[in-house]
Order: sequence, then C-alpha cells, then structure tokens
Amino acid sequence: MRRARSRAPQPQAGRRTHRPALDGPRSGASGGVVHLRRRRRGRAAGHERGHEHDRAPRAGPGEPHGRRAYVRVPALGSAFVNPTIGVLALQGDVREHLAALRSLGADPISVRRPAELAACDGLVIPGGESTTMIKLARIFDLLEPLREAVGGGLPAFGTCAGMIMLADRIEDGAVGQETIGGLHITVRRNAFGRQVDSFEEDLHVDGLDEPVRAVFIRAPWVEAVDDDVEVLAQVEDGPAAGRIVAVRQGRLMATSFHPEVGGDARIHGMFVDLVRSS
Ligand SMILES: NC(=O)CC[C@H](N)C(=O)O
Repeated sequence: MRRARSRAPQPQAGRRTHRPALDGPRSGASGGVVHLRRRRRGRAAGHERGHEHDRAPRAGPGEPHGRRAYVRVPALGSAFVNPTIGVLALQGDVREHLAALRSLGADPISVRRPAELAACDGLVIPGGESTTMIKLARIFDLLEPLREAVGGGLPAFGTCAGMIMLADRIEDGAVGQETIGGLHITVRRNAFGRQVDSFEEDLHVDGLDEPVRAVFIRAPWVEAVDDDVEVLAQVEDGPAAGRIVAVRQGRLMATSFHPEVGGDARIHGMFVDLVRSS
C-alpha cells in the first residue's frame, strides 16, 4: 500500500504548495495578484502531510477547534500541472484507473486512509461493487472523510459502482445501502439487468468530438437529475435508449460505464482538466 506522501519541498514548476491561511487577494512576488483561497474543508480535516512548514497554524476564531485551514497558491499564470489524483482503493478496478490517470500526466495514488485522501487534488471512485465498497469505507473510517471531502468541493469522478457511491439517492439498492453522496441524482442500481446483460456501445459524450466505446457491466443508469446536473451522455440504441449514463455537476462527474477499460483516456482527461481548473 502506498503511504501518504511525505516529501521534501520541491522546486518543480507547477507543484502546489501549502501556506498558512490568509484572507483575500494579495500582491504576488512578481507584481501580479495571487488569490489565496481557503483550502476546501474536506481536505483540511485529517490532513497529515509530512512537513511542518506545509502546515497552516491552527484555525483562528470562528473556526471549529482543531481544524487547520489551508490555502492553495498556484504558480502565477499556470494551472497546476501534475495534480495528485487519488483512486479509492477499497475494492474494484483500481489499477485501470491508476494507469489511465498516469497516461495523462497526473500523479495518481491509491486511497485507503484519510491521510491519503487528504493528499488528493481529485478523487476517482472505481467500478466494482458499491455495497462492498461502502461497507469497507465504514470499516476503514473513510466514509465520513469522503463525505466531508466531496461535500467540501474535492473534485470526484465515479464510474459505475463509483457513480452509485456519489449519488444522493439509490433505487434498487441493498437494504439500507448508504452512499457518499454529493451528486444530485437518483441512480438505479443494476438497471440494465444482470452480469450477462453487460454490453458495449459507441456513445457520444458532451465535450468529446468522437464517440467513446462505452463498456457497461451490470451498470446503473441515472433515473433522475436535479436542475444543477448536466447530462453528458445518454444511451443511443436498444431498449434503454435515452437513459442517462454520464453526468457532471460542478466538480463532480460520473459515468454508468467504465472509461477505465479499453485504453481510451479521454473521459479521464475531462476529469483531469476539471481538477486542474478547480
Ligand atoms: N461494474 C460495476 O461497477 C457494477 C456496479 C454494481 N452493480 C454495484 O451495484 O455496485
């Protein structure tokens, strides 16, 4: 298992640094204005990077006791280039996501502990089995940190079981099945049928010029979306035509299918761009 990263300060261009929290815009070293933004809540909690100077002082008045506040100081004029993107590694096809992210120049890490989650600029929740994944998240004390991180604005991308994990509401879930939530959708679990009903289809995805070969494996579909959710793709053929299978809502993305399978990293590319611009 990879541990939470603990590195010496790095001079690399584009590498993000953490500085004590400051309010409001302020002059940058080269005369430009650097907007210091408060670090997202979910990622401040349980933060355990290794260096004292990476750590912000304890939160000031008005902040919950013990919460550390962080700010991000982007290099002037450049988005951060190699974002650290975690893949929730409790169960499922973690390796395929790590490979896709690596091929895009992101810095992927496996996430099994709160400290690893806190080191992420974005998070992928893989395909697998959502009922198992959610139980393991509880057992590993990750469920609340995940909810706090996603609710606090951490960019997240769920595929198949990962879509279920991000959904606010489930139809046909296991009894009492919980989710991380955050994505304002109702997802229908196993909507296309059983494992033997798995299929592939060329799918047009909003934002991509050419269709993707979408692999559906005992997949959910999106039964309903709130107004703030953008539909990126719908099934084009067959009895399920019109069903919503890819969505975005702010910093959250989800697909019913598995873009991590088949060597086409364009949808991961959309997510990496989302992380870079967040
Ligand atoms: N391929 C998948 O991720 C299947 C999802 C699975 N049916 C679930 O409910 O979690």
